[in-house]
Amino acid sequence: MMVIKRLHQIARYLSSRLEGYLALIFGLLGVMLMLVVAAHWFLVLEPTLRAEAESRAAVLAQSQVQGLERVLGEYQDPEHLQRELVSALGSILLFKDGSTQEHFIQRISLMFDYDLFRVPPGSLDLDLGTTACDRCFVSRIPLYHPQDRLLIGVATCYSSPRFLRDLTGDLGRTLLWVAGLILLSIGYAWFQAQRFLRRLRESEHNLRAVFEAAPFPMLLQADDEPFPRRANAAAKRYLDLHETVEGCLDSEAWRALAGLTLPTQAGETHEVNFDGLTHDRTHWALASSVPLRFSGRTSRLIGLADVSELKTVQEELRTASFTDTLTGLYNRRYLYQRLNHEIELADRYHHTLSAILFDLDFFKRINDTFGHNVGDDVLVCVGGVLQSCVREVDVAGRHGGEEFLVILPHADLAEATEVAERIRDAVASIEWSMPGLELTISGGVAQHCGESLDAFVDVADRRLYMAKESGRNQIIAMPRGGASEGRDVPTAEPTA
Ligand SMILES: Nc1nc2c(ncn2[C@@H]2O[C@H](COP(=O)(O)OP(=O)(O)OP(=O)(O)O)[C@@H](O)[C@H]2O)c(=O)[nH]1
Repeated sequence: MMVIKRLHQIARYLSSRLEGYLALIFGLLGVMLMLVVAAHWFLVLEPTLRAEAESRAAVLAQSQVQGLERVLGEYQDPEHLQRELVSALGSILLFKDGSTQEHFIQRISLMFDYDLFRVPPGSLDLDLGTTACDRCFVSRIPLYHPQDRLLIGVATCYSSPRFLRDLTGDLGRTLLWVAGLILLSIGYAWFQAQRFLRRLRESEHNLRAVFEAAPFPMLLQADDEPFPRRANAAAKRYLDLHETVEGCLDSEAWRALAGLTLPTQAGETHEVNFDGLTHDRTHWALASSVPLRFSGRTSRLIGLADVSELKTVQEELRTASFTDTLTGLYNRRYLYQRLNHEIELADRYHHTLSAILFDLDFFKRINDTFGHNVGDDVLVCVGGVLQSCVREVDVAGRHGGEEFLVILPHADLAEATEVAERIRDAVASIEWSMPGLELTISGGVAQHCGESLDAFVDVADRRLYMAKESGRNQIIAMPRGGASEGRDVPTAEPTA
C-alpha cells in the first residue's frame, strides 16, 4: 500500500513536470520537423532538380550545336568559316523563350583541335555572349566533323538558370515561408500553452487555498475508496481525522459519517446525525455531496456544516412550545395536538381512549389566604402527583389555570375512573408544610365514543362541572340521570 502510494506520488510529480514542458516538447518536435524538411530539400530534392535542369540544358545545347557541325562541313575557307560560325553562334545566343523573352544560352565558346581540323591554329576559337553568368549551367558539347565523324573540338554552352527555376518554381521560397509560419505557429502555441498552464496552476492553487481555508469541513473521497483522499483543516478538526500507518485519513466519526446516506445531487443537502466525535454526543450536520472527477476518478466533494447547537436550540424551543413553564407538564397546545392524534388512532384501530379533566377545589381561597406563590407551589405539587399516578403511555398536562387534563389511551371509562380516583386520593393525602392548607380535587371522566375532540373534552368538562356542583372532592364518570350524557358506559359510580 505504501509502495503503491509512493509510486503514485512519483507518477503525479512526473506528470506535473511533464505538463510544464509539454509546450516545449511540441516546439522542439516542430523544429525537428522543419530540420528534416530542410535537410530533405537541400540534400535530396535540390540536387536532383539541379541534375534534371542540367540535363535539360545539355539537351538544348546539343540540339543547337548540331547546326555548327553543318557549318563546319560546308565551308573550307577559314575566314568564311569564321564569319559563318560567328553568325551561327549569334543566332544560337539570340534563341529566346517566347513567354519570358529570356535567352536560353547566354554564352558559348568554341575550341578546336587544329591538328585534325585543317585551318590555321586559333583561327576559329570564339567566345561570344555575356561573361557574367554565375549560376549558368555549363554543358560541354563535342563537335564532330560532318564527313569523317572525327572529334574536332568542343563547344562550351553556358545555359540560363531558368531551367532550374522552371523545375523548382518558387518551391524554395514557399518552403521558407511555410517554415517561418510553422515556427511562428509553434511559438504562438507554446506561448498560449504556457499561459494556459500558468492559469491552470493559479486556478488549482486558488481552489486548494479556498478548500483549505474554508471554515466548514470539506472532504474529497474517490467512489472506490473507503477513506477521504483529502480533507481540509476544518474537516480534520471536526472529524478528528488522523493519518493511519497506511497513510489514510481515518477516524471513528468518519466511519460513522461514511455509513450514512449522503445526498448525491449537486445543491442537495441532508441533515445527518452521527456519533464518534469528541465530547461524546451525537452530532448533527448539514451534509452536501457533489459528484465530480478528480485525477481521472469518479469522486465526491462532501461538505459539512455543524448544526448540533442549532438542533439543541430547536429541540429546546420545541420542548418549550409544548411545556407549561410553571409545572413542567405538557401545556394545553400539546394536550390538544396529542388528543387529536390519539383520537385518530383510536378511530383507526378501534381501541379505547379516555380522558380526565381535573380542577382544584377552592383554589382561589388558597391564593387569597396563602398568597400567589403558595398557589403556584400547590399547582406544581399537584402536577407532580398527576405525573406519578399515570402510566407511561398516559399524558398528563395543565389544561389552563388550576385545571389539568389526563389522556389515557387504551383505557375504558372504568379504568380511567380508577386512575382519577387514585389521583383524587393522592391529592387529598398530600401533607402540606403550610399550616391550615388543605386541598382537594374534582374530576370529570369521559370515554371517547367517536365524537370530535371538542365534544369529547366537553363531556369530561360537563362531568367535572357536575362534580363541582355535587360538592367537590369527587370524580364523575357518568351523568346522574342525564340522558344526553349517557353515551359512554359507566362502570363506576360517582364517589363523594
Ligand atoms: N397561584 C396561581 N393561581 C392561579 C393560576 N392560574 C389560575 N389561578 C387562580 O385560580 C383561581 C381559580 O378560581 P376559581 O375559578 O374561582 O375557582 P376555585 O376558587 O378553585 O373554585 P372552584 O373551582 O369552584 O372550586 C383564580 O383565583 C386564579 O387567579 C396560577 O398559575 N397560579
